[in-house]
Amino acid sequence: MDQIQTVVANRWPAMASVVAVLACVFVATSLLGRGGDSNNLPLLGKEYGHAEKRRKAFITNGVDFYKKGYQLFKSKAYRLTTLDGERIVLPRNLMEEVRRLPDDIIDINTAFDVVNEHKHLGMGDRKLTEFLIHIIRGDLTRSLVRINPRLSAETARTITDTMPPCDDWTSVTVYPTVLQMVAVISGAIFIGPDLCRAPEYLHASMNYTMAFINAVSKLKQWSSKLRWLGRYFTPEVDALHAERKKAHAFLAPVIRERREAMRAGRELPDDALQWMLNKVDDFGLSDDVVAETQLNMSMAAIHTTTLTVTMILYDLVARPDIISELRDEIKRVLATTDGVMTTHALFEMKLLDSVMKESQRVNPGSLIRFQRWVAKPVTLSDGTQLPAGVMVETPHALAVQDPELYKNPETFDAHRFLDLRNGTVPDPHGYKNREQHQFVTVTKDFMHFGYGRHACPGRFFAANEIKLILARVLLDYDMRLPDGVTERYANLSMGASAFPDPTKEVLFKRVKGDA
Ligand code: HEM
Repeated sequence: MDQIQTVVANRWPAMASVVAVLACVFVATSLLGRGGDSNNLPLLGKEYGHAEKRRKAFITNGVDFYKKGYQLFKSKAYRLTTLDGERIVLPRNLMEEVRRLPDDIIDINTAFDVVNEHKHLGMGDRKLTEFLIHIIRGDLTRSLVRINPRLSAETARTITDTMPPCDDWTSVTVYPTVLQMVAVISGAIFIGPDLCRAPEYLHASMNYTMAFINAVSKLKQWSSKLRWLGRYFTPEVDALHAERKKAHAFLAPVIRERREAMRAGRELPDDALQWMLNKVDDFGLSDDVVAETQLNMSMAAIHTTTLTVTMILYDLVARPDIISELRDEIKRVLATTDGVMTTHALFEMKLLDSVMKESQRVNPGSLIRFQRWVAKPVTLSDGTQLPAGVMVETPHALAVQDPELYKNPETFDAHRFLDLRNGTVPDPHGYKNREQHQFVTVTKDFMHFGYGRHACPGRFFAANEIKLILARVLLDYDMRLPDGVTERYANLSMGASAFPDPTKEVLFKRVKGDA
């Protein structure tokens, strides 16, 4: 445990990246001792002895456990003693059936509550989550065609403002630069084009997630039975509440002003804050919840998108041939839309879409996906019994690197998903609709955005924003690795997660008069 804490302390900036994803995917980390009776399933790591010994073995060899489990039980569920107690690892062939189970059996919200220590942090309003998901699905995603020209202009402006002039080759630390860009561009739609640049907004948007995860991870160092007390001795919890208070103090007058504008019948902005205010009464929620919903939306969106863009840029800069091919595609597509990055234009950038998906395939982030709490016992069609009170999960990263599903999985193949989409190569998945190989599509063979009814609702917005950023950067900048660096920057790994090194630099030079 000490070792882990040291690694966490030393790698804090990198950890911050990971925890952002963890926050989004609701990774359960404190379920020790809460498992039900799942003894009918094979137990991996039996040879290590009793549960505590297996748990310790998992701390040092977690990834190997999953790899062995994948080899031994490719089409059968098995048990694994993780850092946080027993889990049931589900095979790909059961996922279609499990994803159809109702929420009162396979439950994401309870997992979320436990994972994020809501009880001890005084957070976790389910109605708020429901409200947020409604706004994302019902307003944000549906508005993409309408808001895209605005988003595209914001992207161009923000990239120019955030990057140094780059008249000559200039070194840029990628992660923090992309983080700033993503916070501003997303903010333009979340809260409007003026406030998205306000230092208070940007601070909350970029730092609240870290404060949140920092508090949760510190709290989890206490035994689960003592966390109610540990909360009072954990300064990170107070720091989180202070950040939250600051963010609310910034948002409260903004919300009041919007309310006044609504009462006065003035023209209202077309952004997520306004969509929330238009509907919050229907959900029986208060304006204070709107501020909290804004914070939660940033928490789900900003670091996850930043990690994805950073991974893709690291993949691209090490492969200059793909950069020039992508540029050609972007220019060819934009020639048909008078240079405007419409939704249709983004859809037509199919090589870019393929590169984005291939980057997710080779950099799956977390090894596991679809973490759910079994709320009621259920028996699956193959006889697998899932008892109430256990966590289930599936080893997504191993599936996307399985040669039976993805040929030559160790190779970064920029055309992989384009070829699958176009039907120019055989499809080992046998999809009737080859459009399922798009970046935004979730399938049992590709769960980067999760799976089932709780798969990431923000992925359409994220895909749109990632394409806008990459297309603009590729058109406006040449990029290369610093002298002496010949290979892609290695990802950092922590347990079953891998993330881009947030300290790495790439050289950029502005393309002159050719965009
Ligand atoms: C590349 C960026 C992103 C990645 C990789 C990502 C990934 C994920 C994953 C893995 C899940 C869990 C799904 C499951 O377990 O089935 C999730 C859920 C969620 N994501 Fe994202 N996400 C991203 C961007 C966004 C954005 C931009 C938003 C908001 C605008 C968002 C909002 C949410 C919400 C609200 C949930 C919870 C859904 C539910 O409980 O039903 N995400 N995301």
